Amino acid sequence: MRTGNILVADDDRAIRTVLSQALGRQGHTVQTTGTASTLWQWVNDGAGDLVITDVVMPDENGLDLIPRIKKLRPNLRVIVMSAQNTLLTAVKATERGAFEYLPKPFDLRELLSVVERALSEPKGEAADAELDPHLEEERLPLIGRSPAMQEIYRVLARLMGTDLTVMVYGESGTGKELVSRALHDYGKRRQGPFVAINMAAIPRELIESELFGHEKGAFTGAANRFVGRFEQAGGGTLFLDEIGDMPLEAQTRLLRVLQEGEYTTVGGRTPIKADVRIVTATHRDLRQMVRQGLFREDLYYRLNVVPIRLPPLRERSEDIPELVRHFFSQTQDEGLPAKSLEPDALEDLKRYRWPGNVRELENVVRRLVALYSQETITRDIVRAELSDSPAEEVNGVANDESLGDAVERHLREYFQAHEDSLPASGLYERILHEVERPLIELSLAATRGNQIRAAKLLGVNRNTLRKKIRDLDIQVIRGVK
Ligand SMILES: Nc1ncnc2c1ncn2[C@@H]1O[C@H](COP(=O)(O)OP(=O)(O)OP(=O)(O)O)[C@@H](O)[C@H]1O
Repeated sequence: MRTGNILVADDDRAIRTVLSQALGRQGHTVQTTGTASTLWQWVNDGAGDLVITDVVMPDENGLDLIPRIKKLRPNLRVIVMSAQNTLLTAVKATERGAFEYLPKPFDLRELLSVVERALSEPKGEAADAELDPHLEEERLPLIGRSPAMQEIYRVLARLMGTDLTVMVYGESGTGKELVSRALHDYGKRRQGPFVAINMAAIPRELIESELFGHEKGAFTGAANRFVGRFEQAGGGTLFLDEIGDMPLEAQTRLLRVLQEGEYTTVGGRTPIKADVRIVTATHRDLRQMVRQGLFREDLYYRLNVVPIRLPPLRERSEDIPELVRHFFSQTQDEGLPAKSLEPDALEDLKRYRWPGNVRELENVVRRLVALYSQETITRDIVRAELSDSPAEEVNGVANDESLGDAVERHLREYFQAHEDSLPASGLYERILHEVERPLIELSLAATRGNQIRAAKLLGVNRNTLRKKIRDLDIQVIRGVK
């Protein structure tokens, strides 16, 4: 392990102490300060092999210091820690040339491993930080500072300078399109177009011509040449929404385009170079679709280069107050009256399950603004509105569906997808495994990973359970519910 002299700037004395002790134990020498000016002085004097800095300090913002540090000492790496956990802070830190960005509170082990990387990874040519002057004034595109959202901001910031293919997962209404747009808007193709196409909304037989375009007369009804979405998105980002709904034939064609980097229009002969960054989104479990033969495995790996999972709103209910404020201020900008919520009304919103996620919350807020004249919305009003929300539906499937119905529905889709042919043999075992896996995983989760209790719950012998866990390659996480 490489050790070095580390400069730490944070106005919080407790953080300075913790870092000083932890880094000291690893053999580093540590200089700490509570101000940006002292940090700058040290850097100026040539001290330090690495900088760890906070963002908000009494005299100057740590982010503003980074370009100056980079200019003076391009090889001095800077790690930014911040309690201002927004997408903008993460993007700005990365854009200004920070080596890594860590939202506070941070995990000490993670910080130590970042320090280790910062000191040992070879230093390439330090790229000039390319500043986007619009970044300052812009409104935040993504709201929420829960740990889950902060992790997403961190990933987004890291992806900013790349053209990597990204797949965004998440239930309906969790913000998949918004995240895909942010990837484009803050990415290096931001000057190019962002073109979105929803696979579920286009008739199967038109998907290929919609994606790749068609020549005049290519098929009945093709009266003119049509420019496909790949061409429209040239130099920019192509967002393929609901990728799980793409028919198998179109999947094969898309895979070929991704492999070869070029495509032809329907009815055309001349290959056209594909110049798009692909971002896809789905609310389906694509891995399961691959296992079921409904999605091509090779395409899945091509598209799933960087997966981003957006958590459902019920797993980040701490974001709800900020989201509500955001939607209130949006409606106000549209000329509607200002509103606020009583604290216990907000508590009810935080406890609700939000099967339709942020979209459903946005709709509820809009209804509250439009339908009620009082400025302060009470708990009774919120309760009445929530009870009017449509029966709980997740991903369009009614919750009263029985297990048997669900299995039948999946099997019907499965057989239909194979049209005139039959699925591969061994269907009985495959289907039973599909059911066994969630049954065992959820039983283990319910017993916090205790295999004796899980075996009892399931009514099977302990050795049988152990064998199943091994055969199905299930990860047992103890103590997590
Ligand atoms: N973090 C967020 N901050 C602010 N608004 C959000 C956030 N997440 C989602 N929204 C809003 O919620 C609505 C739904 O978001 P979006 O369309 O991106 O979801 P989606 O996951 O793509 O949904 P679907 O799968 O149904 O297409 C949009 O109006 C979007 O602006």
